Amino acid sequence: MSRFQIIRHGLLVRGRARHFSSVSLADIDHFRTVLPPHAILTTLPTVATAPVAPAELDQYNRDWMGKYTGKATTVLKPRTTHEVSKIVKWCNEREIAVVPQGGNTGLVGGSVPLHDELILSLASMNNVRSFDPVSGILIADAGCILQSLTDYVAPYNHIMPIDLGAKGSCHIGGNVATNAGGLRLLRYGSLHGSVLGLEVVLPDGTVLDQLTSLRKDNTGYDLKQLFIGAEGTLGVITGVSLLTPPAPQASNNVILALPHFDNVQPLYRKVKRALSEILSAFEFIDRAAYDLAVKHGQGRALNPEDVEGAECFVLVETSGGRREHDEEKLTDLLAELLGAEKPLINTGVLSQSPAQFSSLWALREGVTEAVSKEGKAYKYDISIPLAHFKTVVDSTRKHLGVKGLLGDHAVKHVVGYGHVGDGNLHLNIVAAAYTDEIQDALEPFVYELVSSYRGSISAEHGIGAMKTHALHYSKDEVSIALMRKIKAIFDPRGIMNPGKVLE
Ligand SMILES: O=C(O)CC[C@@H](O)C(=O)O
Ligand SMILES: [Zn+2]
Repeated sequence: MSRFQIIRHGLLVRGRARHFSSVSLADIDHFRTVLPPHAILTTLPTVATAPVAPAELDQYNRDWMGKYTGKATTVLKPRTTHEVSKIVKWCNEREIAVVPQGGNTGLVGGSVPLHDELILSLASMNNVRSFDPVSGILIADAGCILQSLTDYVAPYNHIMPIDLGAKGSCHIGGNVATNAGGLRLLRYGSLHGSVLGLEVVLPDGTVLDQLTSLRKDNTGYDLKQLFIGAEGTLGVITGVSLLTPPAPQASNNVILALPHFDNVQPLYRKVKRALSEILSAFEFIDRAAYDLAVKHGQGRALNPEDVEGAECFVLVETSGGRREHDEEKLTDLLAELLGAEKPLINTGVLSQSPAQFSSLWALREGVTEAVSKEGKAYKYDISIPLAHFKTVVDSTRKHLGVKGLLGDHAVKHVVGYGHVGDGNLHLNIVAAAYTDEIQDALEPFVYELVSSYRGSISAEHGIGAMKTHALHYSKDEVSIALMRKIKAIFDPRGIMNPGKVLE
């Protein structure tokens, strides 16, 4: 087996360590016995189905950021677990590599092929299988869009335990496969806790049916946990059972402008103490990220005089059971913050209506969108102690300056935002283009910095294709060796999403 490296889109990407079979006309003939013609998109010239133009596969081959592009000739869209099983079994026998794909909204190149792997889109598996309004347990196909599940449970007064900027397109199966974190983690915890059961098609086509809806099940190894965050490298998640929490009766939010980053920590302590059980989010946006969000029309900008001199912003959300009680707590907190002898904040803007509530959230949720409108983003999603958030952003900016890479034609902005409550910083370097020069300046610089704080190189976005070579910054040799053994047990032929998570 040879290991080689390839250059794609100006970025060095480690290539697969073995050769897989390409999808052939005979394979397409076989898939036609499993799927109806419209569920097979192929650029191969088949007799029975007119080939699609290569451009029609772009949305499947290219990731959301336009950073990773594969060369898949074929996309299959099964509607049932049985169909997934038949397809995967065939691919395993033929040694065709398979990339399971949900909404393709990932940020680490995990959901697109690196070469000509077959893309297995779960988009047509989008039915809710059951919902129990008493327990709040939802069982859904993996291809259900997060927003549609949110809408589905809303009339029952439930919410999804996860919320992301990409909710309008991401799939619940992809959320689980990548162990997506998002904006509600502070309150509802990670998917390792909310997911009660999974249905997974293993690489040999076997269906692992663990789609239970038990809160408690202490019967040995909890196998489903292995697939949560495996990024499709161990099998294809086809069904998800998860616990949805009751909808809060009242939600409020406030955006606070802070004169100094150093105030974030004491503010967080104060907010936690004052709001206690109703605090549901504490999100951070630095000044550069805020300015980009405003520039690209994300949410409602605060009054310019109110944000003068603000170094960063914090968005606080409360979710509780009684509106008057929650509002009283929040307004008391604001009065205390603004009335303090040495105020931690310059100003606070409290939402007064559902529209304002959404608009304040848009300032935070819209940063990713704003960054993508501004240029090409190098994204680092790191866990480090909150005290070092600013140092990491500042050191990266300084380092790029020393390398002579700051300026409109190279790196335009270095911004930081994220989930303070979870110790998760999103460091985005926004450039005019993806270039090897910028890439080389950033790596291993950022990973070494993170490692110096004993942080994680991926807090919530996963490893994908982007960070396989950097896994050792966050996992020791023993852990990586065990991960390889687990991969070999589930997927001895290595067909499942090769080149992702593990090199
Ligand atoms: O785009 C990013 O880097 C972060 C995306 C997402 O995790 C967020 O928290 O907004
Ligand atoms: Zn995030």
